[in-house]
Amino acid sequence: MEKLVSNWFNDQALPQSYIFPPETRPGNHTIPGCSTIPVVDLSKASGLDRTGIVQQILKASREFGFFQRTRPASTPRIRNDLAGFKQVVQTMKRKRLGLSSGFFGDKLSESVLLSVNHYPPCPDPSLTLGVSRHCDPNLLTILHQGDVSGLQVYRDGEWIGVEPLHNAFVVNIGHQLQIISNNKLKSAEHRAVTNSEVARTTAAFFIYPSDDCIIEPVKSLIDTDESPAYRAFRFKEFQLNYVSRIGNPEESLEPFKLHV
Ligand SMILES: O=C(O)CCC(=O)C(=O)O
Ligand SMILES: [Fe+2]
Repeated sequence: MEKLVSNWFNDQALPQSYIFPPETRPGNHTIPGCSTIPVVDLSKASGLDRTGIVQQILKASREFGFFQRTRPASTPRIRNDLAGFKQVVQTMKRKRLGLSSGFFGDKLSESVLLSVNHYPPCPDPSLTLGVSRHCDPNLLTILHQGDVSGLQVYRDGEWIGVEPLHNAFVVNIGHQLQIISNNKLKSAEHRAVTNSEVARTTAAFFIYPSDDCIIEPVKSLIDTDESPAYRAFRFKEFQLNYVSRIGNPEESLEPFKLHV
């Protein structure tokens, strides 16, 4: 696939239809890979270290909405990695989030979508984006970046690069986990930039609720001095609203917010 898709441009100029409006173009400034995105080593997700790992994941999910998780194996395998991640989620449920067992099972994580993105080398990366800014609408996304950088997260008013790490998956919190956690975990805006040198291929594993799943802040995650920040809704309603508002996270959340 890489050969087929990557050779189309042959030094031609970027087609007009790919050029973004000036205010959304990434521009010429280089954004280096940033080492502040937390990295969690899932090989420690068993035994005594597990509580420490859970704390790291929760801290990263609160502060960044993103983290990277590594395994020592030479080839990353989503299935093995998911098993390790499931263990961590189980522990998060029991020890930290106070959620009942089976909470993430069934309807909340019923659908899984694997999307492979291929970004050919681009004649002028300053004028366009591989994926424009957005928050993921689902529960949780697990992304394999390969070894070519391109993913950027918006934090404190600036874009920071998520360094591709060998043998690591990037995990990011989707809108639904932000809502369920009553804003305790954060869904971070991100985008993918292109480069003029090499093609980039990523694989995103999106975990989605079923269309009829009822989403609302979980009581055990609402502090005693807090009110629920969102009303209950069916996931399908969120999806319908999201497609017309991609690129504006606040507008995607607005119809579901409770203003007290
Ligand atoms: O390919 C990437 O680096 C990011 C893709 C992404 O954010 C998405 O598909 O939602
Ligand atoms: Fe995304």
